[in-house]
Amino acid sequence: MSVTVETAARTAPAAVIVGIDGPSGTGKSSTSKAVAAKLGLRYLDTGAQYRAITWWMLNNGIDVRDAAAVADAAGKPSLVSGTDPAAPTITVDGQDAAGPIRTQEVTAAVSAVSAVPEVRARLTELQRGIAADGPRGIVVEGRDIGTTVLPDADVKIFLTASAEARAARRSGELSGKDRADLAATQAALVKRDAADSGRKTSPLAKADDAVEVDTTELTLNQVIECVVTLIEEKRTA
Ligand SMILES: Nc1ncnc2c1ncn2[C@@H]1O[C@H](COP(=O)(O)OP(=O)(O)OP(=O)(O)O)[C@@H](O)[C@H]1O
Ligand SMILES: Nc1ccn([C@@H]2O[C@H](COP(=O)(O)O)[C@@H](O)[C@H]2O)c(=O)n1
Repeated sequence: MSVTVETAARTAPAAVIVGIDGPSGTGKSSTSKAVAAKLGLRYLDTGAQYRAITWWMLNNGIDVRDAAAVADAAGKPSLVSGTDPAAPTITVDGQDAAGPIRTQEVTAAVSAVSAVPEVRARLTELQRGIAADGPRGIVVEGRDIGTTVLPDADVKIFLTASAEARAARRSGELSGKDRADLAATQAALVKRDAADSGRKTSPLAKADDAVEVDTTELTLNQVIECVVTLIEEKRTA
């Protein structure tokens, strides 16, 4: 019996930790979910957590431009992320926040909230706990996963794409009046990236040991295959 247990322990694939970073609209969420589902890994959307804490601040009358007020409130909301790639979830104080965190109001405010060190410290600790809590490994996507949250990740990917391609992808998700407003979509993306790259604490950045994948000319399936191959290579190395 003990021989069987030892054999199983030796042959079980080690949990793999994957960090996927990049600017807005490069395909992090779509790629990360699909890769996690294909490889039987968990999935964590850290952007959803920053959006969720921003939503809570807005709902509770906190001025998101007042960094001291945001810092004081950073520990108050209870955030829970579900990590099934087929159905990721996010709740704030027990309330489903998946829909409300995607509004324009939250998108416009999130960079100010995510620049506050106390917010980042809280969410980084939460993210590390989730990544460590499970046998199967995980794909974690965000802006600072490779540099700060999981610097020892087994595989680090940094997705990029031209601003034009990213705006076109985002506009494809919209309809009616919004769809026509490609230039405004692009300007908003570029503005958010500049704020995320320019903050002092764990800015959006490529880790030195991350593999950069320019997705401008790639289909989503090509990007998914590319990332799966990089992970499989690492697993068999
Ligand atoms: N390689 C690709 N080719 C065409 N469309 C793509 C590609 N990758 C992603 N998309 C589409 O672009 C849109 C944005 O993708 P996604 O939400 O995955 O990006 P993201 O990097 O997670 O963005 P954000 O950081 O703003 O959350 C989605 O509609 C997605 O289907
Ligand atoms: N690791 C991360 C992830 C996200 N952010 C901030 O959240 C915003 C929303 O992220 P999306 O991926 O949902 O677009 C993003 O613009 C950042 O301000 C972060 O700081 N760190």
